[in-house]
Amino acid sequence: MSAVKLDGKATAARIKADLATRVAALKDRGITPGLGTVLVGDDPGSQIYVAGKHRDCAEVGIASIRVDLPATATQKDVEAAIDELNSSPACTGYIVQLPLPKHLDTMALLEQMDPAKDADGLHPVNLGRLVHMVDAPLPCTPHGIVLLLQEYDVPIKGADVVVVGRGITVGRSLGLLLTRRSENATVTLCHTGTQDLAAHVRRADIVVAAAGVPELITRDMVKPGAAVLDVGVSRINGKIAGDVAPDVEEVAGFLTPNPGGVGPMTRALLLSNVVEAAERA
Ligand SMILES: Nc1nc2c(c(=O)[nH]1)N[C@@H](CN(C=O)c1ccc(C(=O)N[C@@H](CCC(=O)O)C(=O)O)cc1)CN2
Repeated sequence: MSAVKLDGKATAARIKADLATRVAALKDRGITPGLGTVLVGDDPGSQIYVAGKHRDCAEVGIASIRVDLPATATQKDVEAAIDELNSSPACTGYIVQLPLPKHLDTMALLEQMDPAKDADGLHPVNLGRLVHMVDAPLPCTPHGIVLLLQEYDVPIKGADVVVVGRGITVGRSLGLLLTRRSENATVTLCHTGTQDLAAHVRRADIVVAAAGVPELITRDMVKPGAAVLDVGVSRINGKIAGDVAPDVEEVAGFLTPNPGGVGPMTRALLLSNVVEAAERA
């Protein structure tokens, strides 16, 4: 058996084409959506992702505001950048690229953002709205995962989903998203304290691997026919190493390539949040 490829790159391209039309309509009304990014330090992965986000903006006609701060930036320096974006009329939505250097208080900085400009859906008010299952900008990777599954008609309602990793950008938020009434999946959130990971993964209809541990999910752990989404982005000698072993392809029903799977969807859904914020405003 060979898994159907969950092509994030192609799906993201379709989403971006639709967004370009919506951006053009906004511009006809005199509104130019603008995405701001705050990047602190020189983590190579974060540099690549932020550069990609601005390339995407140019592609669909969204204006870009880029704030790059050195790794030595203080809490006050980052707060000043956030204040500036909160009050800038050119910035309709923005993100603080994560992870931040360890000396910074991430939660305090996220809380300082204007929730109406939170393009990542990670402000506590917006995550709180997700908990309450009311309308809010959705975290980009989880939203991208749901849309990718829907694009390929992978059944979500009633599915047993195992998410490996409890980080806020993926695992924890994805659990909230998939257990809304509209998705109605049953979600098990596994993490470093999980006793028998293989036993959980083995009974899953959908596996989302977001632990950042190369080849954590092996062929023998996957139920034949399951959908497997690889969010892992470890870098070994500059090359991406996913959380899913390559031979999982032989047993899974659906599998994301990595790169080219969840990453491009994350970026497309970020643009979507920016456009939606501009349309709301
Ligand atoms: N503020 C945020 N920080 C982080 C988020 C996030 O959603 N908001 N998620 C991740 C990283 N991330 C977005 O910022 C991200 C990861 C991967 C990709 C991507 O397009 N990957 C490409 C490969 C690119 C490469 O060569 O490395 C792919 O998968 O095809 C985009 C965004 C953590 N931080």
